[in-house]
Amino acid sequence: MMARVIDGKTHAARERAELAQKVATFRRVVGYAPRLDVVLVGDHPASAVYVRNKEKAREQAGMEGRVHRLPAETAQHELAALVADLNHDPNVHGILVQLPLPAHLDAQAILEAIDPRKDVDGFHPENVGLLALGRPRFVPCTPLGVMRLLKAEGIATTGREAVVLGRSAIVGLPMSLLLAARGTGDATTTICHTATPDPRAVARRADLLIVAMGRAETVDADWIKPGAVVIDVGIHKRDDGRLVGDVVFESAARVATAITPVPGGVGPMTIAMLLNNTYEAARAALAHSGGVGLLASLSEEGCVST
Ligand SMILES: NC(=O)C1=CN([C@@H]2O[C@H](COP(=O)(O)OP(=O)(O)OC[C@H]3O[C@@H](n4cnc5c(N)ncnc54)[C@H](OP(=O)(O)O)[C@@H]3O)[C@@H](O)[C@H]2O)C=CC1
Ligand SMILES: Nc1nc(=O)c2c([nH]1)NC[C@@H]1CN(c3ccc(C(=O)N[C@@H](CCC(=O)O)C(=O)O)cc3)C=[N+]21
Ligand SMILES: [Mg+2]
Repeated sequence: MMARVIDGKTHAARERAELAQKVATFRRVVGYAPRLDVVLVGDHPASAVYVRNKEKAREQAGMEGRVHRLPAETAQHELAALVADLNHDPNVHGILVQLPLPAHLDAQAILEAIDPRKDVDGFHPENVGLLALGRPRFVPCTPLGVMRLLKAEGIATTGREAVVLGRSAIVGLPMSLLLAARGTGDATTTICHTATPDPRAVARRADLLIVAMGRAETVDADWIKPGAVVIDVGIHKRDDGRLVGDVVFESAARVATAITPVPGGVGPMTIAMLLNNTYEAARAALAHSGGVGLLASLSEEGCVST
């Protein structure tokens, strides 16, 4: 039996269509649209592709935004000055500084300089802390997209064994927090990393295996308990130009019950969640600036938080 292939592209398109409706209502009622500004430093080839995808999706959702393209040799203080400008611009609701940054820049310092109420990536320590405490504000887009995908597919996590391969701040760590969180994942959650002696043996315990190691086509059928659900977060361009994940898809699909493909799995959901977070940032900014009446009108028109 071959695994069911989870169609992230279709789920993401549905998410974005629902969001476009809410954005249209927001624009009509409030008089402007949510705005996401993206900062791209240098010319990392994959980043250029992702930023273009984000732009397309943002425009389709009817949202405002700019891409700020800075040369690779931009100095720390120049980047920090741009972030400060965006922090202070009331028309900007969401800020995303595309990673990785060139090596001479201190990425952590830049992420900490972003106003946490505009941090739609959810990477600021304040937002990480809120998530860890079970009081999430902005949740990192990739793990949030995975949770949405599981929900949309009717895949339950409560009381099940989840294993996350990877502990990065972008994917593995927030993914683990969500899976373990009371009322959210409620899964028994294990994290593997490079100090795990035998990650394959741990992975084989999983009912739900989330793979975010950044190692192309590494996880094959031997890592998977028969009947498990496999979510492949990895994305790599092979020498022949094909996009692949961290999972050997054909092999894994023979033992899993459900699996995400690359491309067309987690990636499109990441972008949809980024736009959702930006909408929520604009809504929260409105509430913060005393637009209570406008918020009530939005709610009456069905624009409730998701
Ligand atoms: N589809 C999407 O939307 C997104 C996809 N990605 C992709 O997901 C992948 C992971 O990204 P990211 O988290 O940023 O990557 P990182 O390289 O930052 O983190 C990789 C993690 O995997 C762990 N790891 C590496 N090798 C092994 C191994 N053999 N066994 C166990 N653990 C291992 C590392 O451990 P240690 O901590 O010990 O180093 C680290 O925690 C990449 O391919 C990336 O391109 C990323 C973001 C979004
Ligand atoms: N500040 C910041 N926030 C991020 O969220 C962030 C980042 N930096 N740096 C890089 C990673 C990676 N990431 C992806 C987003 C979309 C796809 C995506 O759209 N993937 C499509 C196809 C991509 C393609 O055609 O190459 C798919 O999987 O089907 C992939 C990866 C966000 N990241
Ligand atoms: Mg990365």
